Amino acid sequence: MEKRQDFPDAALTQEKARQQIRARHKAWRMELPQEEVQEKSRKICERLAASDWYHNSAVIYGYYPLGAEADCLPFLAQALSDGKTVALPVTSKERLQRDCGQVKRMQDTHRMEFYRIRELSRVREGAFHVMEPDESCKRIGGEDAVVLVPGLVFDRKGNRYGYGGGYYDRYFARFPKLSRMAVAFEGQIEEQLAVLPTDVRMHRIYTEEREYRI
Ligand SMILES: Nc1nc2c(c(=O)[nH]1)N(C=O)[C@@H](CNc1ccc(C(=O)N[C@@H](CCC(=O)O)C(=O)O)cc1)CN2
Ligand SMILES: Nc1ncnc2c1ncn2[C@@H]1O[C@H](COP(=O)(O)OP(=O)(O)OP(=O)(O)O)[C@@H](O)[C@H]1O
Repeated sequence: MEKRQDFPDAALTQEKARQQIRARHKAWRMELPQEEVQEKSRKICERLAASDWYHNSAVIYGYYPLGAEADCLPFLAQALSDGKTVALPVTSKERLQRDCGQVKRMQDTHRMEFYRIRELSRVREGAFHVMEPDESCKRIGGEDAVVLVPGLVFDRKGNRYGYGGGYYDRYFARFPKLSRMAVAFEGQIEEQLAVLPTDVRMHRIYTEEREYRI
């Protein structure tokens, strides 16, 4: 009898711990001065461009930074000028329903798709106040690509907590062969995070100080 109650309690405790860690990291990031965000981001962009995979990667899925997330836009601009295909995520429900059809499976309720963008100015505000590729941009996906992954906190094993929507975990479950490159500030790295069975690990983490190979 007691054993049965163990499980939901443990799950609840873990969920609370996740929420606390998320809250602490959101607060930490909000305190970062804008100049520090830009300086650290510049170093991260340089590291990404100097990485062993950059030269051989034709397709890069980035993200449009939100709040005090590491700003990867200078790197994406370089990728575009180097002739690479660049894409950004869309989570706006109406857009995805129009482009991909009605939601059929549970998995589709937190759906994310990537849209190719030819100039970084072709964006408009979408879901969660994130800038998304505008109507001139077409959906792509599933091919060989490197994905730059934003997040609130990561650990040295490549585990990640985002905003809690499960968008990236679901996307990586659909396309497990994509290269998963986390982009974060050093202050977003924790020693160890408790994970859910659905959490997908990163292959590398890029910070202003170093590259973590998992
Ligand atoms: N830059 C970026 N783009 C992204 C994500 C992300 O984490 N970062 N996503 C990852 O899944 C998807 C969008 N999902 C999101 C889900 C929830 C919130 C959210 O709760 N945001 C906070 C405020 C954020 C801030 O200003 O710092 C909020 O609305 O309270 C944001 C994005 C796709 N695009
Ligand atoms: N492949 C999946 N199929 C079904 N549910 C999933 C899948 N991946 C994640 N989830 C569920 O989504 C919810 C949110 O997941 P989680 O807390 O890991 O989000 P996150 O990684 O912080 O969010 P995001 O990727 O949007 O930044 C959890 O309840 C999780 O079980």
